[in-house]
Amino acid sequence: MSTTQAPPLWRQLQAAAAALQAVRAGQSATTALATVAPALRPAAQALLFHALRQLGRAEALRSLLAKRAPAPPVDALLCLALALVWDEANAPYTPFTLVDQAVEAARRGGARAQSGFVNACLRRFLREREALVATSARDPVAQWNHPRWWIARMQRDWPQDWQAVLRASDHAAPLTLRVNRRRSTVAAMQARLQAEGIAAQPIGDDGLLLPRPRPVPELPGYAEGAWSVQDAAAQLAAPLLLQGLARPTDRPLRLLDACAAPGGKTAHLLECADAELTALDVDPARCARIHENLARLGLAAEVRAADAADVAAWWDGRPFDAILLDAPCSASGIVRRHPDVRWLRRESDIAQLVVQQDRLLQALWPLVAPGGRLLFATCSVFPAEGRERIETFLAHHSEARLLPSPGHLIPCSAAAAPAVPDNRPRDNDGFFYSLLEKGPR
Ligand SMILES: C[S@@+](CC[C@H](N)C(=O)[O-])C[C@H]1O[C@@H](n2cnc3c(N)ncnc32)[C@H](O)[C@@H]1O
Repeated sequence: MSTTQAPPLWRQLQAAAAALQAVRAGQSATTALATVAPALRPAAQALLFHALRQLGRAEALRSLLAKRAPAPPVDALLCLALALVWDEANAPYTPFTLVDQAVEAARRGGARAQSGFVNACLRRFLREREALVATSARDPVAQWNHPRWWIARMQRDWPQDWQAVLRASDHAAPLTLRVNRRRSTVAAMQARLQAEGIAAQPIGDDGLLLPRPRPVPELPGYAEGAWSVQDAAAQLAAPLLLQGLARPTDRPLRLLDACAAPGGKTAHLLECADAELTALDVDPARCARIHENLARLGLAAEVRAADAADVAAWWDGRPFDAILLDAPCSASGIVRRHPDVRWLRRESDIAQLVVQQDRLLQALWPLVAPGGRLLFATCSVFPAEGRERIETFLAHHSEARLLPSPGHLIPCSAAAAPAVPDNRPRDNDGFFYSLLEKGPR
């Protein structure tokens, strides 16, 4: 995690603890890390992500060591240190180094007056590690590192798989690239990586999985648009929507990506098909990211900032041959990459998101041409944001037909066949896909 030029560990710990405090106060990790000095940011992110994946355990240990929570900056530093040190087999530093540097971080920062307290707690933890870890394990939040409501929901929704899914969430995701078909091929890109000593395995139609993640700027071809970073499950969207879709002979194919930012799936659609594509997103700042990504990849779309469900505000009245609705959701399927999500979400958010998902489905379905398709997608592992939405929709739309679809892609599930080709360990994010076809007029 550290190199000879890296800032001292105590400074990295200070930055990560400040970011952890911000996440605990409701900020996203991305926003919290944006305030960290660029030189410190990669190291602070690595420490923060490790801590967020072990936060349930760390908080349980802290409450065993100190019944009353100390002030938020001290508590964040203490929890960060406990998250990093508690599991010796997977700790990024030796216990001595970690405790020494955490105390130094307290001494040199805002928690100066509390450095003795931090020292006492951490040294007691090292002395009584076994007993404290065993006691903390009685708390499911400590054992599974997810909020109680989330664990209960997973147990109810996935009685066979919940443990495997929660366990997988505590590991960093592999780095998966999507090769830009218009600029390269999977084989050529694999060879290019190989030439630089970087192992990569083909996955799905366009993917390359790097078992040992690398910083993206270190990989060849990014700036020239040879590839994008995209999980294997997310790479299923474009082929699902396009394969077998009837192509008009007298005009270009008309596609809508209704919730498009930052443009990962928009770009994949355009890499796979010559089409006139409208990319919408309600967030103008995120629309800028679509523009950047398309420019880098050498692709073009009409990008508009609009509420996709407010059809009157943006639609020109011409039906679409195919619509991708990658709806806003809990993001419960991508917690490996965004370990803050599980701690930021509230159970009540799900009900609100479901309302949004239904509203978007209802508004966009009339825009599908007869014989055309709509692919409904969410990066969620909760059936409320997947299967249940489509069941409700189909119950009210007799002209809609469900085409063969992956449904819920549950990471590390014990189901018989992997949904992503060449992905036996199911090392993919959690996703949901349902492909609907509209009957002819
Ligand atoms: C799951 S993300 C989309 C990811 C994107 N499809 C990709 O592959 O890069 C969902 C997006 O929906 C947008 N969104 C939420 N509500 C929307 C609405 N009513 N209309 C259009 N976009 C919306 C959010 O701003 C967010 O960027």
